[in-house]
Amino acid sequence: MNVRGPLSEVGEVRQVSTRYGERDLAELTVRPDGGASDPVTVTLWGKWTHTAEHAEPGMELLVTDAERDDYGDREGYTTSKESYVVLEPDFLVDVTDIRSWVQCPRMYYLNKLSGIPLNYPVVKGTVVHEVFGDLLRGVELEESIEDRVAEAGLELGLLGMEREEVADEVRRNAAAIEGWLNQGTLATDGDASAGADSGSTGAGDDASEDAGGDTSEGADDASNASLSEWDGGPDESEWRSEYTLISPTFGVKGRADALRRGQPVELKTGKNTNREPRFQDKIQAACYALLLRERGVDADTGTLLYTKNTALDRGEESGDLSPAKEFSVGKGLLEFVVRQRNEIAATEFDMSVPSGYEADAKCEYCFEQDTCMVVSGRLDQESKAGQIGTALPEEEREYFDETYRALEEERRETHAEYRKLWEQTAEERAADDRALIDLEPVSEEPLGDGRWRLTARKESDAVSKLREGDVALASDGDPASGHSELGRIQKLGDEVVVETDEPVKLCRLDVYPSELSVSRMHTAVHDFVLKGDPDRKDVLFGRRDPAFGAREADATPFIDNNEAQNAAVERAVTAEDFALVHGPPGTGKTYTIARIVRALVERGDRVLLSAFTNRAVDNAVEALRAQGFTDVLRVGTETGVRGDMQDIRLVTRGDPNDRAAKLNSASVVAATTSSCGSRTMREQEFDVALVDEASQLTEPGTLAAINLADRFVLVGDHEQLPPVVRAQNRLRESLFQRLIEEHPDAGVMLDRQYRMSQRIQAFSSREFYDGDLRPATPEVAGQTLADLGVDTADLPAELRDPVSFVDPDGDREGNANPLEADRVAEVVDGYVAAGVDPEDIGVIAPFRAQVAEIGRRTDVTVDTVDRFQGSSEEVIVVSFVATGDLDGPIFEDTRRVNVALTRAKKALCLVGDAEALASEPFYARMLDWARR
Ligand SMILES: Nc1ncnc2c1ncn2[C@@H]1O[C@H](COP(=O)(O)OP(=O)(O)OP(=O)(O)O)[C@@H](O)[C@H]1O
Repeated sequence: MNVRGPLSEVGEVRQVSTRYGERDLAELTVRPDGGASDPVTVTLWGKWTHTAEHAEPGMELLVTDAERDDYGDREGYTTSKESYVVLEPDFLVDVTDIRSWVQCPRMYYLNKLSGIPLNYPVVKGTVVHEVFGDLLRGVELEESIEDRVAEAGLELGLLGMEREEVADEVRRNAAAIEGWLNQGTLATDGDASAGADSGSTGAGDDASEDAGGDTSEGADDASNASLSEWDGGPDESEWRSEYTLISPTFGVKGRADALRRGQPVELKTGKNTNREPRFQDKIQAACYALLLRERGVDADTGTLLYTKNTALDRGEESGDLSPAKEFSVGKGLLEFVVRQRNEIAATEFDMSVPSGYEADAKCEYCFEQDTCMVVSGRLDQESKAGQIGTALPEEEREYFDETYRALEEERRETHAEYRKLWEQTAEERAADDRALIDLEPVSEEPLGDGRWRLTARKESDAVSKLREGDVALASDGDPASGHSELGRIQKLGDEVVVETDEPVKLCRLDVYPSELSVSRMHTAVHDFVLKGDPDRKDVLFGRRDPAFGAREADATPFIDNNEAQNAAVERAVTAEDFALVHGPPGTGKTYTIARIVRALVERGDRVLLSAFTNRAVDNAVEALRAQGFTDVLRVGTETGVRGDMQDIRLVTRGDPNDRAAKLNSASVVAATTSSCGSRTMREQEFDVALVDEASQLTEPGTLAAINLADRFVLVGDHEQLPPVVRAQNRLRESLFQRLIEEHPDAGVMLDRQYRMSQRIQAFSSREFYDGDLRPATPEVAGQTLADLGVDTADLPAELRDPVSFVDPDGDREGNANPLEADRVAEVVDGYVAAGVDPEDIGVIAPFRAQVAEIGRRTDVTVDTVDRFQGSSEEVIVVSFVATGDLDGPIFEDTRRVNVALTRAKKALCLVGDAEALASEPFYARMLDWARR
């Protein structure tokens, strides 16, 4: 049986005499069932005591296949031969992290803090991996090389590489893969039967000892078996490329390069002339074997394919030049893998910046040596490699530590999202908007390039968070233990289309959580605090005030019909550090941004134009175009960038020099803040970074963009949507908000709005902007539905005022209110019957369930507030859902209500339960205003 629960006590490791000789044991006290049951003693034997040494009270412990071990009056358990001991199983460690940890624990966290920079070995490695996948999918070698090298065009160009030299090198690497595939098995039989070589590290000795004898025997068996069964030529059905695996039991996740007959195969673009695979590579393959075993696949052999081996000349190099090295995966090795994983989980338990320690590694051969020394120097950590630079001042160190913790808390929330894949039933996940279930598979068609196009039919009103262009998990119905594939959603209507590497029956589509954003935030913080410009840090750490230059008094204004906008452009252009533009709804933020960008470029600055969402980036570019400025390069994916902006999109594929020149020479580059954290963008430098929607970005999210520039301008409104984060911590406050509170003088508030009638804007202006927000012109103030040709007399009586309130008498059921939905549909019909174009009406509801409920009753646009941010409609209807009281948040935060109410230009109708709304002062005031 499995024993699992939080640890309340962890005993010391001690030796006892048994009939097998002296053995180590440690006694731990666990409270099963999440701490709800009586404590039990769990005895960990032998090498599992290693995990006991890393365990602490409060950590979660799982012992699989534990045996009852009652003694005295205490209930107890003990590890058995089959047992695994897992610390903090909910913490999902990535396989590549286990690999680097085994190589050197400092490597693990250096990668985590500083990210993987753009360098040739990494890019080449990616290309070779892609070619490998193509070959497995039956693509012809030369075709694949040409295609994949072209695909990496931009990165190669930025590295100064020529297409042909890369193609040649990839070709040499691919020869190893192809030769091996054609041969169908190991280069020479019996290769893997040799015993452990001398190359293993200190840490490795532990495992070689563990895996002991069966390394050689097992591998021998495996290679013989494959030789005798092999009938010549690769059988594609025995292969599959890129396999995503998550293990709920061991707390490990990863993506195997390939499986051959169910056995993991890992590709390494380096050389290895030893007979045995490198130890850390073995660990990686063993991790996948562990994950496969959990899925019931008897993975007992790992294969490492060292593609550089065939490129080496026998004269030059001595040793074993065969590229493929097989080894047997015994229980001892798997246990070792789990113990290493436990070390990582234990280190990360308190979410403090880990210091790591060097394994028995040779620092002078390490690629990370420079980073290692710098990080050690800045964080004042001991390092065998040495330290460079001075330690961070205390406040910076504190900031670094606190942000690290906040990001790790966010990571835990992401892990909780992964867990829902197996903890929630299909129905629960669907109700949570995280999956589309009960899809009816229609077809699986091969695309020319070896990939697959899956099509299914969807019940028309099923909703979810999934959107076209997202990467999602397509599965046969069970994403955790059934067959699932990661793929990109091409179409999401009544017909669902997903493209994947391998075919799968498309019965269910799940949101697939990603840690990418957490990883990029870590790197942004690292780049800012550890590597950032000291002058920038003086300002952001409050050691000096931001400075501004002056413009000549008689200079022509940038904008002549709006003083605040003009002041904002001036502030941005004269800023020596940063400027802030506070733009309430409809105040011409986008218009002002375009003017700022133009003014900066005219002055000779190179500008990064960024925003949280693709939509805002596209809108800003559109505004620039409207002002006659077209010299913009849009960086983003084909699905992310709007159709009419594709002509200025940076195509990353193509000739390296050409691609790099295009990016390097652009005077305005427009990209989301998330792409600013990409390998290629991290290499770019700008004079000014202008970030829109800055109030929706976490501080590290903003840093990703502003790290790339000498100065920055943030545009946002902290009275609208806050940053989207799962954890309740400092990430919820944007850098925009912090700076506008610390340095109000660095900001300008745009106070004239071009959107809403006077009557509609009144509440928002009073509640959120101290009454300072006003209509920009009398026309804006006095607009009504009559301007659209609607005769107010044709409207139902309750909708005649530009702001109206309707109480439908429904009941909240979960996150929906069907009766209220009926009433919302009637209200919409009322406007339409009076002559309002349905295209001009938008409905906003707080929950997706209510959005779906209303969507079934009307054809106009219905969505949540978040989806409406940045847009507006002539008529807005808001559904509040809640009845009786306001227990359980509706719009969570009054700032969301601000966004909802300020989407309307000429008419606004609030639909909700008056009694519930009146129970809270804010909503009560809203009600008074609406019912006036
Ligand atoms: N100075 C100006 N003179 C004339 N029209 C303007 C001016 N500034 C903004 N506008 C107009 O006002 C409208 C709203 O401007 P814009 O789209 O820039 O607003 P925004 O603040 O970005 O809106 P949101 O709240 O959605 O972010 C646009 O039609 C724009 O052309």
